[in-house]
Amino acid sequence: MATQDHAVLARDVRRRFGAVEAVRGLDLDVPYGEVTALVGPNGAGKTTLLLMLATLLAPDSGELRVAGLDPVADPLAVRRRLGWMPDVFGVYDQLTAREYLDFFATAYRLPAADARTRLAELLELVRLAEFADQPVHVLSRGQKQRLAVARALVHRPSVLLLDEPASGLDPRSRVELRDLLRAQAAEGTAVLVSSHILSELSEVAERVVFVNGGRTAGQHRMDELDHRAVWRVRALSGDLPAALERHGIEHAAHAAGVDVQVTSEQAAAELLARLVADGVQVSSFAPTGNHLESAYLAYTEERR
Ligand SMILES: Nc1ncnc2c1ncn2[C@@H]1O[C@H](COP(=O)(O)OP(=O)(O)OP(=O)(O)O)[C@@H](O)[C@H]1O
Repeated sequence: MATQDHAVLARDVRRRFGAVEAVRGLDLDVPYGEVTALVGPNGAGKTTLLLMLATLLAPDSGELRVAGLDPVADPLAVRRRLGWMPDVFGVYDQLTAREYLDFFATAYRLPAADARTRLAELLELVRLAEFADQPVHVLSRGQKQRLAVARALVHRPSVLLLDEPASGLDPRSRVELRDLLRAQAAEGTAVLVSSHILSELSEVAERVVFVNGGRTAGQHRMDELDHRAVWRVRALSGDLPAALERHGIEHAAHAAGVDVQVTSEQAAAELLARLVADGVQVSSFAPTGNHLESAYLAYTEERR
């Protein structure tokens, strides 16, 4: 059942384009006050899903709710509660940054006095105050992306959808975007963000939804993914495999070290203490890559 508790809810949603079944039975739950990452390979159906949530594309079947409302039956009410940042950012190049935001404030029917303060607040928030009266075409890609975020926030939406917002951003701009999204979530907004930049997502998102072949492959809290972590151990002395063997720890040795599966950071810390107590000269002990990346690869394995 759809409830107000779910900022976004999808149940068995389907959408085809001619012969292509872009979305074929997708489920999704997005709570308020958190950042949820939508992750999947190219063509998985992420943009199609986001377009349906943003009221821009109708599903063939299934149930969708945004802020408790049906985007098909009640698109205008959904749009009032929804901030949308598409992957392709069309700007009206001749407008200044302030005029651009003002255009959207008017479209969302913000009263003039409120719009003035809101625009100043947003330009400050996305660090574009000094560019407020510059035409949009002089802005860099990162600045345009930030303007797009400001545009999505003009009407103080309770649900924010962003399609690949970090693409083309330099590392500093990505960190700023991450902080901005976290701040929105901290204020109670539901943030759903699709991205391929997994290392960024694992720092910004509390939850992850894996999509593959138009279906939901898994929905997890990020801290649950830690349980799947593989840690790599390197030791100066040669008794590491024997020590792991003694403690009944499954392991795989290769040139870069010995990989062990641990269930939590706590378990990793305990294993390290035992190895050191056993006299193993551990020179490095760390999770391999990114746990989101490992989970992503596992969920999308069937495609390879
Ligand atoms: N308007 C359309 N007409 C025909 N096919 C489409 C259309 N939109 C999407 N598709 C197809 O639907 C599938 C899902 O596409 P979608 O853009 O939703 O994937 P995605 O997960 O967002 O991919 P990416 O990460 O590459 O952006 C793809 O096979 C795509 O070619």
